[in-house]
Amino acid sequence: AVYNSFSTLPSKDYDFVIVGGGTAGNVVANRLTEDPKNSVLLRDLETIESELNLDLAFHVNIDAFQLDVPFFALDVKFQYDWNFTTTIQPGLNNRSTIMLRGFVLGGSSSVNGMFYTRGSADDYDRFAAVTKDDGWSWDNLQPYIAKVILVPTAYPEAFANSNLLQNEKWEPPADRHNTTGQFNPSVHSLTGINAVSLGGFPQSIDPMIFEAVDELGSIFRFNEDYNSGNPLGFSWLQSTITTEGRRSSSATSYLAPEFIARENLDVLLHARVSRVLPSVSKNSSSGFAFRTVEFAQDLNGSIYYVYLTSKGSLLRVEPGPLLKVDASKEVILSAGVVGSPHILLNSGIGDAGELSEIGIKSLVNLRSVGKNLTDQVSIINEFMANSTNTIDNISRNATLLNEVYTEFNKTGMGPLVTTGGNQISFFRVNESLTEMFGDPSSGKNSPHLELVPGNGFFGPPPPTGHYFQMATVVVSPASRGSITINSTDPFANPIIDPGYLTSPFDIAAMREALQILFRYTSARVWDGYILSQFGALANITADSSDDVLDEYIRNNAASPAHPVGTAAMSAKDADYGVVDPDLRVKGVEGLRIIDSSVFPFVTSAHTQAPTYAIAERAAELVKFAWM
Ligand SMILES: Cc1cc2nc3c(=O)[nH]c(=O)nc-3n(C[C@H](O)[C@H](O)[C@H](O)COP(=O)(O)OP(=O)(O)OC[C@H]3O[C@@H](n4cnc5c(N)ncnc54)[C@H](O)[C@@H]3O)c2cc1C
Repeated sequence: AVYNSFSTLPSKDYDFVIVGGGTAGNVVANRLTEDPKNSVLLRDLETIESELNLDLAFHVNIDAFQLDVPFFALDVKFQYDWNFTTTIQPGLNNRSTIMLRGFVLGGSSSVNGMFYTRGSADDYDRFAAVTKDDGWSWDNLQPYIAKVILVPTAYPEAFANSNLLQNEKWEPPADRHNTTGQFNPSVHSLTGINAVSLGGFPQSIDPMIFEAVDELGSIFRFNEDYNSGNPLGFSWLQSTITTEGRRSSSATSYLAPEFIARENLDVLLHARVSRVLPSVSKNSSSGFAFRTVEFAQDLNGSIYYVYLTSKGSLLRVEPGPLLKVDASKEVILSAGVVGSPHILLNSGIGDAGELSEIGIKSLVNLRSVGKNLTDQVSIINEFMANSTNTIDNISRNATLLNEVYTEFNKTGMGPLVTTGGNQISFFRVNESLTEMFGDPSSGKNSPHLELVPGNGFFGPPPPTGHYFQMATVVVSPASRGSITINSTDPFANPIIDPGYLTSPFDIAAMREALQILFRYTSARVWDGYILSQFGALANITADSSDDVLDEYIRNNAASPAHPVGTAAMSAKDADYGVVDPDLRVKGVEGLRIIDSSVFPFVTSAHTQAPTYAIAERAAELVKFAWM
């Protein structure tokens, strides 16, 4: 059941307390409560009601438009981390370098762009290599990847030879078009939790995208299914969108009504966790277990008591009491790439020197907490297009938007079931670059770069004109940032230094992405369609000097919101890392982390599918530990 306040929560003993009902947390809550013996308390920051408004796929664009924010921002509360835009990264001028996160049930899966990309087989094999745990390899993770998505009963014969456990939920696209040749059924599966489908509304540019690929050849090649472990080339995009054209988040799927109704699952909303509290342990090297969660029943932090003198002037302000809840077996932190390390640092788990400098008593000296923050970096490149059939029509015309919205509500179809583009593509940089800087990718079949076309302007379009856009993304970056704190107040904002473009490889790789963009848009099929480069893109060409390209890059670089790695897993005997390969916090008892913070490297793709897969395996590890 769902509770809005701790005071209404029934008094019972919980085996597990999960902090964060986001992408990973909901997977774990679902899987642990499959066993009626386990009782689980899942806590999160926001209301389930706001989640219910978020099931429209196209929502992302509409709300970005209405709210005038640089990235997908919906009618949920994001925490904007302004700190780092002012204190860090002075070389970057773009407001959208803000690192967005979804503070809502479903977490970032409730607010993300819904791209479903697993990354490459090499990505997971590198996880396995650095953790010395083959369980994280691509082959061994297949059952867990498959558990995430569902495949439609509409194509049973196509899936007859699927070599995966049938736990995925692949669904037909909203328009039920014939998808033969647009994906490889043998790498998907039929029965699972989270819906994934191909684009359910055709875009006028669809045929041109692949005509250009055929014409250009070489690195521009068709890849039937980028989720096969080998993502290089141009493919049809798969998204976490249902046949009804609705967002499939971890809240709508893993916490669907039949799961949230389980008697052994309690969900507490509006609970902001400040710390995990220690008790003595004889079984851990630090001498501590952390099975108590401290929290405030308020998104904004602790309740404050204001004391006034009899004359009404302010005497003092004191924080009110914080609440506590215990887990008899484990506390699982799933508060995401910022939240999980923030809670650890508040709790005295982190670099002992850095914590003592700000007056926090160090209980467990784990110097990697908050380090290794790895985000990708992206630029949206805009062109003017000779078309009247782009998404700009709906983005700027309220009457038309209402019409298609009505159509969507009636039929679950129409332009609102997609995010404005139906393809995705991945590339490696030229070898001269990896020879010069080293290769940050996970292997020869893994991309460094992603290019994503879109049939219209990204965000609010200019008042006139039609647009074609293509995002360029460095998906295997070498730059690293960090999450630190500078206050003993657990509700103070953490300091986020994403470190964008601090490695020379990343700038050079983005230059190369722009060169690939220029090559791609030079295909004959775009003659007469692409009219001109638009906005800042108009200032650069394929022949621009590195300095000119770098200025464009630094002025337009943005976060694609794929940060990972701040509580990274490492081998049991490694002297770095935050969690062991079973995702237990090193040196302590009773505390695990299950979310995107445990990735040791960013996967060479968008990060929700890998987060789901990791959470599925992690849930099994927890179950196994307490069998
Ligand atoms: C705007 C945006 C667009 C994106 N687009 C895509 C995309 O198209 N495709 C893709 O694959 N990936 C995308 N991503 C990334 C992907 O969604 C994330 O990598 C993934 O969802 C992270 O999952 P998580 O479980 O680690 O964290 P989250 O899903 O963010 O969950 C963390 C949860 O913890 C809660 N929480 C945090 N702190 C506390 C606290 N102190 N107390 C209690 N609760 C707390 C939050 O409310 C949240 O529910 C996008 C992300 C964003 C933000």
